[in-house]
Amino acid sequence: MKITDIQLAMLRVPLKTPFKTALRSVAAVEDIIVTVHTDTGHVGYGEAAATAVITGDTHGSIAEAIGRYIAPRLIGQDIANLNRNVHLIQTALERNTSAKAAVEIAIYDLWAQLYDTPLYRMLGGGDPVIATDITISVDYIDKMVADSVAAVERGFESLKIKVGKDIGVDIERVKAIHAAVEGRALLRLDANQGWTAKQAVHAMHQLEDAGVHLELLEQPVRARDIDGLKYVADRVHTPVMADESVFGPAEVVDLIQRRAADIINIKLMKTGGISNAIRIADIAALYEVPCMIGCMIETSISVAAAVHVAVAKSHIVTKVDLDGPSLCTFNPVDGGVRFDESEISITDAPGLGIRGVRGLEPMPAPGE
Ligand SMILES: C[C@H](N)C(=O)N[C@H](CCC(=O)O)C(=O)O
Ligand SMILES: [Mg+2]
Repeated sequence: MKITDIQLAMLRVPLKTPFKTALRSVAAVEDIIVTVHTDTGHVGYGEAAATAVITGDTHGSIAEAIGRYIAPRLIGQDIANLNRNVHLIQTALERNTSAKAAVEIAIYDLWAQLYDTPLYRMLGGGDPVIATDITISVDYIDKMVADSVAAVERGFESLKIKVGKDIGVDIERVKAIHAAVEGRALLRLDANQGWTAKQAVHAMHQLEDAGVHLELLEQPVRARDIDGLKYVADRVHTPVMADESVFGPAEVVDLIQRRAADIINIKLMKTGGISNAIRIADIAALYEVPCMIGCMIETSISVAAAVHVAVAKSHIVTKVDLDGPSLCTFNPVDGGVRFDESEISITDAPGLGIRGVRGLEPMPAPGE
């Protein structure tokens, strides 16, 4: 099975409600979809999210990275040579992790299709049903409480509460949500870099002293502030999770050795795809540090790949934040992974199981 063509398209899917964090507000998925075509007629699917405030990736940079740097290296390559193809993608240019992720996902999809096997089995197997949390966007307290209660009524047993806007209001936000859903859902906080280290310790002590049990605190401080992350992790009982502070395996090793976080959030858009996500999970397993697998604002194309990784690495990926498809107004994918509110299940279809994607707007290759 040889690669004959790589095409890009834009996919727009409105969200059910605006997604709001300390870093940004967004009303729709606007992602670049990659299709990798082969001489056998098999097609592999990938997706790149342009989360400029986290990865630095934009629509323009993704199209340029794939069209000018990555795709020319892959045309003519044999899908059977997975490691070689991954190496060609990862060494095509620096950074540009979302572009690399999209192409890698499509290559892994085809590699598993070649062996007529679902991807998670090619990655080591596992139980093909997992449960995700759902994000509660940062907003007025009453709105966040209503959204949290509604999510619990939809069957979500874990809520990821966005904070990081205003420390005083954030504490009240969490207390109010805790009072409304106590005993019915676990609460995770994600400050998306919005606090200082001292503010984070203050907020967590206030919440811990008030009896608010939290499963974890995600990325309280600026991404580069590893000392700040460690300052918080050393002083609060709630486990601290690194998100924006860690992209690749080398950063994970550094973070773990410095004991700057208790949990690692793996996202394919940060790692540059599946190969480094697996590497990070294996490193974390070596040090017995649990991981979450998360997503950006993505549809059931790239999130499907994350689901396959989560299932195959469930011994160390113990937490799942793959709610992107649940936030969308519709699922543009035919086939693929099934997203049914909190329950996510993989079928027996080969690869990612994607038969087609509706609503793609073809994009010209850079330079055309
Ligand atoms: C969508 C997911 N639950 C989530 O919260 N991801 C964010 C970043 C998403 C974005 O801004 O696109 C996170 O974990 O920080
Ligand atoms: Mg996060």
